[in-house]
Amino acid sequence: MMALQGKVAVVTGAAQGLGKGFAEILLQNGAKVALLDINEKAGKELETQFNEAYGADRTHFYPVDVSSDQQFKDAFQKILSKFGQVDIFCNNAGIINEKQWEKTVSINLCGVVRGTYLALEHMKKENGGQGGVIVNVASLAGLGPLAQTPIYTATKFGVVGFTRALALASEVANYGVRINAMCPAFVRTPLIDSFNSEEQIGQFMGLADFTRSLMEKFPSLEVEEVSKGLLLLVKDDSLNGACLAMMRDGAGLVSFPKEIPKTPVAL
Ligand SMILES: NC(=O)c1ccc[n+]([C@@H]2O[C@H](COP(=O)([O-])OP(=O)(O)OC[C@H]3O[C@@H](n4cnc5c(N)ncnc54)[C@H](O)[C@@H]3O)[C@@H](O)[C@H]2O)c1
Ligand SMILES: CCCCC/C=C\C=C\[C@H](O)C/C=C\C/C=C\CCCC(=O)O
Repeated sequence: MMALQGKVAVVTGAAQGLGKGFAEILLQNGAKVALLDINEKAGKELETQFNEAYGADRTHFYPVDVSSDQQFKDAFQKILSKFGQVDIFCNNAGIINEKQWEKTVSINLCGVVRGTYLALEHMKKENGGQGGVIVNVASLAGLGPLAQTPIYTATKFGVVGFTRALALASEVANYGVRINAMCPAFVRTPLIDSFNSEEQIGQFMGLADFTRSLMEKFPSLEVEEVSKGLLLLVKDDSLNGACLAMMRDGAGLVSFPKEIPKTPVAL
């Protein structure tokens, strides 16, 4: 089990919702945490709140839009200057916007790739790094489709595929870095109101009742429950390439078939 005392963590999309919960559970377990978010006001307020609650200089906020390569790189350098190292990197920032779908891809999938590659370059043993762990936040919609959000679904499938492929690369090439994904069902955060928003859902607004029935099948989780899942993926040294599915009736590591299950067809 990885002990978090003295470790340095980075969490993107940390100003509210799941990211805030992830940052807090890492602080409670002894890590220092760099908070990254596009929302400067909420991020700075959270930095003050966390430093009061967990000790001066345990947290620092960095304004970053994860769709910007430059902002991400600059912040990473500043984090290294302040904290000296990065051991844990959680790519959590994400949005739902089916109308501005290229923006959604740039944040939800490209943002995860940007964060992961920055962290990997620093952590990789072949570069003189000390190893570490990366956790990418996907969704249950990264394992099965959410009809109202085809683009969101595509980005989350992308996050799961990227995480699994890179975890395998890490194992084969011995990077010394573990890379895991989280796939929670609906969680009670501000994001959950998206299905009522024409601005975000556009042409798929008419499917809101379908989403509501899915929400009855998968009742909402609380941020605190999902945060325990993050801690598991960070601490358990045996987990690499793991996808943790989380639902109200329980959490579990997803098994992927070694062979593609298929029904034969005549061609
Ligand atoms: N809430 C859910 O039901 C749920 C379920 C499964 C997975 N997720 C995933 O969890 C992650 C967090 O979602 P949440 O529910 O906490 O959402 P949220 O909207 O409550 O919080 C998202 C945070 O990300 C920040 N953010 C948005 N765009 C950004 C950008 N370009 N750069 C940096 N920060 C940015 C926001 O300012 C906000 O603080 C997302 O990846 C989401 O897809 C959420
Ligand atoms: C516009 C609809 C969005 C409303 C909900 C808001 C945010 C939720 C985001 C989550 O990432 C979605 C989580 C779970 C999706 C649930 C089921 C997907 C299907 C899974 C399956 O069939 O196995």
